[in-house]
Amino acid sequence: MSSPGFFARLKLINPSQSVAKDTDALRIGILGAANIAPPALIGPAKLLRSIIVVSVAARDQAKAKAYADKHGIPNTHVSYDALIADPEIDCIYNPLPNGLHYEWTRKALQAGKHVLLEKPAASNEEQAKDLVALAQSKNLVLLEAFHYRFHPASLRFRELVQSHVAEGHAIRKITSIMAFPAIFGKDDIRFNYKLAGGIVMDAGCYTINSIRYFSGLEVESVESATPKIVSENIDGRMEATLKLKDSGADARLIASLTNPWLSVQTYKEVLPRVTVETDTKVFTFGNFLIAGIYHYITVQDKATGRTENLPKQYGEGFSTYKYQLEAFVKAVKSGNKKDVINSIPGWVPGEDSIANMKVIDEVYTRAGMKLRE
Ligand SMILES: NC(=O)C1=CN([C@@H]2O[C@H](COP(=O)(O)OP(=O)(O)OC[C@H]3O[C@@H](n4cnc5c(N)ncnc54)[C@H](OP(=O)(O)O)[C@@H]3O)[C@@H](O)[C@H]2O)C=CC1
Ligand SMILES: O=C1OC[C@@H](O)[C@H](O)[C@H]1O
Repeated sequence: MSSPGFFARLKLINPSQSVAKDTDALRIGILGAANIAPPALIGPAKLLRSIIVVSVAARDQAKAKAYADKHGIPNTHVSYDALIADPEIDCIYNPLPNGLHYEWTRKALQAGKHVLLEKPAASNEEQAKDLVALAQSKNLVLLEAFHYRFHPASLRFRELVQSHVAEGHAIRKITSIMAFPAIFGKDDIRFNYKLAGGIVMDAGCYTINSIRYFSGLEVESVESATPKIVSENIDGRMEATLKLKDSGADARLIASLTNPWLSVQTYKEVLPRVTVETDTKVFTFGNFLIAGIYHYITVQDKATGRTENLPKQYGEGFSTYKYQLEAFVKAVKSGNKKDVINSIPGWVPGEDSIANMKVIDEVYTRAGMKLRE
């Protein structure tokens, strides 16, 4: 079966029509009229029979109503607390600013709701540990939304790298780049320390996660961290080098939301990508972040210099977010069963969220910056 073309794939991010819903479909509510919710949840939910977006709460109810009307959400709640307290709601999607992830996810878990939580999981490692422990103690699903991991192209890339490693080729170097120009204004949540902003929290959390996910290795130490400070305690760009455990492998990350427009640097860095180098090969995954729209995977043979461009893996043309939502629904429907969850390719276990936050904290510490609170 051939995959849908580029424009069909774009349309699948947020289709205009919804499929019919199962009578036992999960009922999910959104905290905040966030910009990310249409591509990350509302659109994908239209493609699945097993989940309905039933409500949104915003700090201003008129805003919630306008958002609900625009996106075909049947209900609104007067506050985040009211949404969480609603016994008709099974799951909460938390796309609030980073600094509110901990507080509201904690409240949702306390109220017995499963949570799909935007990245990064919390403001720091300590908070992530607390959330993971709480979810475990209540037998609830808590998924940090590293959507890129669930796409068939990501799974293929990981499998390529890992099977090469299993043949005895150790990873020497892995680089992850997610560096954009100033697409958000300086008042954006991403540049607000009180809301746990900063580039390592934003694009940086993906670079760290992708280094750990594709290499299958944990971080031993942060060797260097060079920030571009844009305001007090806020990094607009970060370059860091890491040492990976049990391998001696080096890792490098570049994260930015402040690259100059129209510069060579911007051109070189604008497509998020991961490169993994072993003794014999160099594997590259271009646009790993939103592979459903466009991506490439190449394998270079270091001895001959020959580069093979592998077939693209668009599957049925769905977005990374749709595969993520399917995984979340499966986990919740299983009753948070460990054997089911462990069998979901790309799943982000609680320990993974904690480990990622730990590296974020360590990058900030190495850069001489304050941890987020
Ligand atoms: N997975 C992905 O691909 C992406 C994930 N994200 C993550 O999603 C989260 C939200 O990002 P994004 O949708 O771009 O953000 P937005 O600014 O669009 O939305 C954040 C929401 O937070 C609410 N909010 C509550 N308190 C505050 C406050 N003090 N200041 C500002 N907003 C507040 C607002 O809700 P209200 O309507 O109640 O006013 C607002 O709608 C972040 O954690 C980010 O990292 C972002 C982009 C992509
Ligand atoms: O996917 C993303 O791309 C842009 C970022 O600023 C955003 O927060 C991130 O999640």
